[in-house]
Amino acid sequence: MSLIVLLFFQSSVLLSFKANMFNSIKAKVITVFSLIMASFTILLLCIFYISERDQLVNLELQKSTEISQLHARSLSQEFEQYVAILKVMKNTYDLQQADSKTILRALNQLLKVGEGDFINAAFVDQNFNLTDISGETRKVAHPLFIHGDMRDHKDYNITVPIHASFTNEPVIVVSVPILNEQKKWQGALAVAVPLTLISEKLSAIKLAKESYAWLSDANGLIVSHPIKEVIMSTSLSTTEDPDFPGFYKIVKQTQSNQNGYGEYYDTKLAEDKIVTFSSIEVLPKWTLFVTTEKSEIFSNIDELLYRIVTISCLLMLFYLFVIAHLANKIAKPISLLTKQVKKAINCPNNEFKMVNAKDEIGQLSEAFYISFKKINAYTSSLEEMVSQRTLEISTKNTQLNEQNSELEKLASIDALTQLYNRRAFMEYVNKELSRAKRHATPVTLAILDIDHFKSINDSYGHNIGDDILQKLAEQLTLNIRHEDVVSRWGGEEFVILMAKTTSQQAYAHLNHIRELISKFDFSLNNNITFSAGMVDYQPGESFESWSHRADQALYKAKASGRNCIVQG
Ligand SMILES: Nc1nc2c(ncn2[C@@H]2O[C@H](COP(=O)(O)OP(=O)(O)OP(=O)(O)O)[C@@H](O)[C@H]2O)c(=O)[nH]1
Repeated sequence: MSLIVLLFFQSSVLLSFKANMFNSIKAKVITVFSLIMASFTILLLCIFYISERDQLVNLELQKSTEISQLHARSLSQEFEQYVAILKVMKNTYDLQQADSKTILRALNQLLKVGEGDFINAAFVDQNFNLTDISGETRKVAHPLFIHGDMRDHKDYNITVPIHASFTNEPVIVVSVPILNEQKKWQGALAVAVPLTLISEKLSAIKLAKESYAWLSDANGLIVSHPIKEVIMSTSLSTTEDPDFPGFYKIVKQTQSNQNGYGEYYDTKLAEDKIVTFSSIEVLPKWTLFVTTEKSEIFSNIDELLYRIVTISCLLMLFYLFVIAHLANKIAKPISLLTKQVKKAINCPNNEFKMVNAKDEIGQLSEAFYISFKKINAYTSSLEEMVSQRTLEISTKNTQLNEQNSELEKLASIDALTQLYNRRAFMEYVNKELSRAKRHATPVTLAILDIDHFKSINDSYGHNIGDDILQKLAEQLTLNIRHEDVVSRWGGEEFVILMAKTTSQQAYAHLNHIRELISKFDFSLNNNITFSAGMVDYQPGESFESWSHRADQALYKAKASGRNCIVQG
């Protein structure tokens, strides 16, 4: 039973393992402590049970043996009483003179049994004539109880079981001899005790509910037994009987010991039996046996076991309750602390609430409180710093973007004339050329050069020269078409790219500009003119070749007197 309880606990633990119940301290504490306490309780109670059981077994067997002994003595006393009564009767009456019927009636009264009862008194004369209480006389056919030594020298005699002369039922005869003054045998006074009467008395002897007592005589013959068939018909054997294995050992014990006990197995009833035995003093070598079912003798032990198991279970339940309570006490503040920490992490604005505990959990909670406070302070200063830095970065970015666009502008715009510089112009040319190739549209390139600009510089100064360059750039920008691009090519040279324009169309337009410039008031004494060379783009040619051709055209324009445009 204890083993079952232990197995139950262990299987619960294994299931708990399987079901991942060990994720909480509470479950761990409960399981570990329950196991320890259960094992400890079971171990203690097992030790207690083993030591108590042996003691209890010995006590039970001792008690059973003593009870058998007591009954054997009681039986002896009963027979001694018969002898004493017979002796009193013998001494009270003059047996040779008195009427035998009167004596026998008196004797029966003393024996406290009436006429026709089991115990019968009888008178035997020296001629072996036996007279019973009814007055009937008959010759004793087998005068066993008045033979030999028993007749002359013993003051009483108890026979082995014999069949009564009158009733023919098995009896034991208790007799005292009647002697004359010369100590010669004159007869005997006897009582016949039926074996059925002894059996009846023995039936009162019970060690347990199912136990029964029985007797064997000096020859090992069963003379009293609850089963009538075995009386006077069965003898005890000192060899192994397959029906009752182990019984012969008890029989052997009876030959050397006055009292004792032993065990055997009743194959017919399929029961283990305990037999206690005790010899009866007055009936030499007669033995009183008491047979009991072993389970009955050990019922107290079983009761002890049940009590131990009940106590074990109650104790374990109690431990479980105490451990669960303790585990709850330990785990509750931890769970609370965990909840508070999670709350503080998820909602940093909420203040961390300390767990009200004076133990290590309380200290841990305080440490968390301080940590969160510092973290919160640090976080807000960090946030402030970050927003300040973000603002600074965004200002810097704006400045940088402005500077970048300025730089970009500087990189692509000529500082003096505010026209595209050569690099920016080249980007535009590449795009335009690829578009022109894709759509097979005409493109014209014109290179303009101010005439005699050196002499202007020389005459008016370099600043005036710059001013003229600026004004010319301004006029070119104003007069070219929206889709055309003008750029300062270098020094006093300008280029114009005219998309989707043939050289004829371009010529007309550029010539118009030339005329405008030649008439434009540059606030100088003389007018400013320019010469230009222009060429349309030949499919497949490089820019270098294209611009070279334009240069050649310009050269021709210069050569042909300036202030003119030459198509290459
Ligand atoms: N003021 C000013 N002069 C410049 C600038 N770039 C180039 N020049 C001048 O332009 C003049 C160009 O002279 P030349 O190449 O000899 O040509 P030109 O005098 O214009 O004569 P032709 O081109 O043959 O008509 C030089 O004196 C340069 O110093 C500039 O940015 N500003």
